[in-house]
Amino acid sequence: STRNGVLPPGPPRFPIIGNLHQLSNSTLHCTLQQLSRRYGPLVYLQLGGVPAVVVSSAEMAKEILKILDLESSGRPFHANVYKVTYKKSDMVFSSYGEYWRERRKICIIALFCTKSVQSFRFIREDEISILLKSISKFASASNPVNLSEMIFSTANNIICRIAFGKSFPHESSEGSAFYEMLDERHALAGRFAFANYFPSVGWMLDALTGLNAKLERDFQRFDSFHKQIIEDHLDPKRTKPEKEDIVDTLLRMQKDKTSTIDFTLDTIKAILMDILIAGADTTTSTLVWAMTLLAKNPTVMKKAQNEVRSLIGNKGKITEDDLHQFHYLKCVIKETLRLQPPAPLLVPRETMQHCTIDGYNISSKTVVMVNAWAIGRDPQYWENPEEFIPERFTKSSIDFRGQHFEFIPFGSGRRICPGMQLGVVIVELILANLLYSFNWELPEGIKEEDIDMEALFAIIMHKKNNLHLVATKCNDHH
Ligand code: HEM
Repeated sequence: STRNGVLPPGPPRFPIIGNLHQLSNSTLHCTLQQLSRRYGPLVYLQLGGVPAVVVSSAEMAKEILKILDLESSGRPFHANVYKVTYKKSDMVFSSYGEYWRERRKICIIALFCTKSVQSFRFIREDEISILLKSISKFASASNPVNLSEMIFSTANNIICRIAFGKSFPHESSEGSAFYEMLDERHALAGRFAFANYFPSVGWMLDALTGLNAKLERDFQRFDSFHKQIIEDHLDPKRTKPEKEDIVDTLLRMQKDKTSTIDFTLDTIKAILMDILIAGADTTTSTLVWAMTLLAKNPTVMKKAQNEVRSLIGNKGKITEDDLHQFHYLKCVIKETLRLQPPAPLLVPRETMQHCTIDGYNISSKTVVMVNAWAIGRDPQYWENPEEFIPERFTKSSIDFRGQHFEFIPFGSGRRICPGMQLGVVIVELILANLLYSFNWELPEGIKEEDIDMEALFAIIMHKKNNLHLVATKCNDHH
């Protein structure tokens, strides 16, 4: 190509720090969108000592995630998760290769394949009944419900029961330690780490700021949490539940030597940690944004409620058999994932060898960030992109399975989210039930436009402020 040897365009760089000063951590996806407006769909950034490119168009995303999928299937070093993943012994942050392939295969059998997803159905339906009961209590007292908290608990209960065979209710002492551990992990995921950008000396600075000590404590907490769970499962006196949980499955696979690779207890702990964080945070984020957008758009809320209510009538509750009929609800979820993808920059990738994109030179070990959030709001592909209009999906064949690069909330290619099916069924079932069972109103004195959309980004993008809505029981069918 005529551009041979040239780096992609990007903002001017300072010595040593390069472009680091331009990155605000809490809204990185917005900052990067602005850079792409100025410099184009492929932007080069020098992040301290680490080269990075930002991809912000469907065409470039296809180039990276499809044509150069293999070359860019690595994951960069990430100090914030390095310890807690037992030095990348997990799946999300694992380097590409035989180890990753084996872990992914094991998890697909244990959790992600259709058969396994279905086998945990009773847990989801059970936890949703509990959620609806607790909302009912608020509804009869007309107190606003903290939906962010309620949804997060339900998502965690579902994932924990699937993974560990038990949940950690907020009210218990075990539960408060559990949520404290998760809060600390969230805070640490978003912390600036010098080691990410200055591979040789950064860790010294992180020691000085106290970050390393915090990461060590976080690691110790997760380690003893998982150690206890594994010990409980290995106890011969434990009464086995009817349905094997993921810990049981992984321990069995380890014993049977199902896997050809080294599969230690640390690998199991790292995988459990992935499932917990990747499973509960993404589904919570999607559901909270969906309810926020619906509360801000009451006509859409009404239409989605009419759909579920007219199809379910007075059956009392929605089960997973009902979900396939809710076409409009599915569009609401797609539209939420377009505007507020839980992982707005996917999970960063890293090139494993030198490659050329659009004639530009990309060296080995370059971090690749795909701005799925910006692509989902690009007027080149979407009409009125900033507006919440689920109807745009009703007559369109665009879906999120990684083939339509203007809409990639689950990523695409080798590293595409393996939890898509599980995540979608959790989101659909909870949202359908919330809309079926209750009418949702704004707390007194609050107007639609007062509900803020402020986001907090740290790989996962949560709504920053909790969403409070008033639930009233829908009397049509109770
Ligand atoms: C709405 C729900 C979800 C969304 C939007 C989502 C999104 C994503 C994205 C964007 C990636 C990175 C893909 C890439 O690098 O190209 C990913 C990876 C991953 N997700 Fe999800 N996810 C969701 C639910 C789940 C659930 C429920 C689980 C597990 C219980 C899960 C487990 C994982 C794992 C293990 C990976 C790493 C795959 C790998 O690196 O090979 N996800 N997810």
